[in-house]
Amino acid sequence: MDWNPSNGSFCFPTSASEFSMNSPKICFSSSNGDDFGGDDSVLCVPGSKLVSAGFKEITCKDDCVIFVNSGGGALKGHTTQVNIESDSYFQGGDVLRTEECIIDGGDYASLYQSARFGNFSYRFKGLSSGDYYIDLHFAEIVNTNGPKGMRVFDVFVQEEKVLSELDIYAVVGANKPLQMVDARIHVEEDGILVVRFEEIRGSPSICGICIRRASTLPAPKPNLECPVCNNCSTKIEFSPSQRTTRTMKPNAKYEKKIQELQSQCQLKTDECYEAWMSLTAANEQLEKLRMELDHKLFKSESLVQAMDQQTMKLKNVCYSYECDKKLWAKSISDLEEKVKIMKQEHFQLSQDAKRCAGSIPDLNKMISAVEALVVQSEHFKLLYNEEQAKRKKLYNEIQETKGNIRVFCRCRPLSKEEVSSGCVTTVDFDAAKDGELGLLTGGSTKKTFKFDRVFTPRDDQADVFANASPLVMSVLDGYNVCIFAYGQTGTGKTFTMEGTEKNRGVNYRTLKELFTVAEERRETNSYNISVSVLEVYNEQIRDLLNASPATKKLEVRQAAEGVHHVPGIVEADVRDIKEVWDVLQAGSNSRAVGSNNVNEHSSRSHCLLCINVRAKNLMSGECTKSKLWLVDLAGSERLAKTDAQGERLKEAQNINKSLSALGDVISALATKSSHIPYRFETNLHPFEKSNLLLFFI
Ligand SMILES: Nc1ncnc2c1ncn2[C@@H]1O[C@H](COP(=O)(O)OP(=O)(O)OP(=O)(O)O)[C@@H](O)[C@H]1O
Repeated sequence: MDWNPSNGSFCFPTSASEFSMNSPKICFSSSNGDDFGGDDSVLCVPGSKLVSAGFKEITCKDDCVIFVNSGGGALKGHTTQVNIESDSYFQGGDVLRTEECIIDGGDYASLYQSARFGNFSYRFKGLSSGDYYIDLHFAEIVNTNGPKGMRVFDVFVQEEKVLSELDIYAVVGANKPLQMVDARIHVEEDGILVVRFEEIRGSPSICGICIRRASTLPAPKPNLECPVCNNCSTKIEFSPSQRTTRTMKPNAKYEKKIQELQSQCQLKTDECYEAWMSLTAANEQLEKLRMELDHKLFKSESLVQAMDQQTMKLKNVCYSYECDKKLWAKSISDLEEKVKIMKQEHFQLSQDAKRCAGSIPDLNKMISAVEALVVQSEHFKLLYNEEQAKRKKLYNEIQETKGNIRVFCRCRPLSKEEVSSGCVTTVDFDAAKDGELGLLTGGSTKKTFKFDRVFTPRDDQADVFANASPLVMSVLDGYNVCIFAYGQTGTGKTFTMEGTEKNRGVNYRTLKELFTVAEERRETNSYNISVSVLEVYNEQIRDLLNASPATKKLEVRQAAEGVHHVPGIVEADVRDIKEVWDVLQAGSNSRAVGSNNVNEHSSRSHCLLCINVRAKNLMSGECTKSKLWLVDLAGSERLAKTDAQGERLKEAQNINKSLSALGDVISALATKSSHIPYRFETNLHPFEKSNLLLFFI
């Protein structure tokens, strides 16, 4: 290691190998001459140096050509010898500034508080051709907390590398100046000098560039006469005075002295080398230790982080544990409460069980008694069914005894019109109670008629129905029943069968009675009741419950002897009397009505209400099917009396024809003829094998 008194710098080999290599000298220096341990391998130009101190005017006198403050403004020196220009000549890059104090910043500390960084270069023009020195000023003002290697770059001057892999922070740390001085370069005839920065890692940065004119003397050549270090072949420099002394012809005395000095120097050099080697080894050891320490630090930081995470997790677990604990505590207390209640219930149940166990003998007795009762009830049920069947049989026998065909006569009161026109009644009701009706003919002669019952004008609808209702029971027992209203026009057939809303007739009352009895027998029987309403008009059958007129002609079909049905007819299921009334109204409204000179609203058709009853005895399982026909016949007017013509005449003829056929059937039934002419040419034959009740009106 040599001391250079002209610029106060130390020159020494950067590695052990350089002690033996004949390589260019690479120098470090500090402004105060102190040695510092930076990495010198970055210097590429012989004679250039790294200086870990700020710029001092004394080092740059009248030879300065251009000095730019990169990223900053112009700076005035103390002695005004140096004029530092504001940032110019650059191409690209950005500006960096800091307010941080630059330690050991020299005469222009603010020079190092600004920098140009990024992708940039400097292009100086108009320089006269020749040799120059270039000084580059650096400071790490961004990467203040390390680590090394964040900003590494090369610097080229005239495309010749002057700095290789420079890491400012690695050399001097943050906010400290670093100079590369005395790089000798050449400017061609074009007068252009280019300084280029090339990134390796991070962005290059520069604080200032100083171009100084080099002396016209050629660059110092290696002095072949310089003594060479025996160990590393490094040439040893001498000061001019020393050189003068060296050139003098030494006399013998001095030669001896010189030899002694040289041997001492050699000894010192050897010592120096050994010291350097041990220093290098110590440095390597230190570096290893530092790396280990870094590694340990990194590990400890990782451990701290892991510990923090574990602590966090533990906290969460603790929190959820606390929540769960509360929840469980509540659940446990609830359960305890429930267990307490259950224990009480259990105790209660045990008590009950004990009592029950005590009453088991009584219970067994009761079970035996119940079983006996069940057997008895089965027996009674059997007896009841037998009795029921007998009762039904007897009841219907009574009805038959009364006559399978019963004829009642009802006389209506004279209407207001009849009274006002002077009409008087010619009927004698004296023997009405005995079923006899007397007709006064020719004033004195009295003709008597015998009926099953005669209803006088004073008898109301309820009286009439009272005689029909027993037959209703027969329908529910599975017998067919047929009730006709027969008589001349205007005599009260429709009134008797349909009645009015306030004074309802046989139809409505019969159905009401049916539902009442069915409800009374609910425990033992189930009934399904449906209703059809037909009209026979001019020998045509019309279904009065079918809103849309039938496309096919409806006809009476004989299913068996005395059993008839009309295929395709609507059978409306009715569940209560309200539904029945709606059905009856619908049928009544659809009926063909005309007027003749006897009755203003004369029914011009036979109206047949058929009630189908399907019964099931719930105890015996016996099922029956029966029908109740309620028929309001068309008026049997005498053609001459009604003065009918045209359509009316045809209607009347049809009505009379069918009534006459009906008369034949009734007559055959009454005389118990072997042949009953059910199949006749008219469509009026609803009374199958049934009890028959006629109202002659
Ligand atoms: N018992 C009665 N009490 C009071 N008014 C009655 C009675 N019977 C019938 N009438 C009345 O006599 C008139 C004719 O009765 P209804 O229309 O029932 O006769 P009809 O025999 O059905 O006639 P048609 O054969 O022409 O249809 C009606 O106004 C009716 O209210």
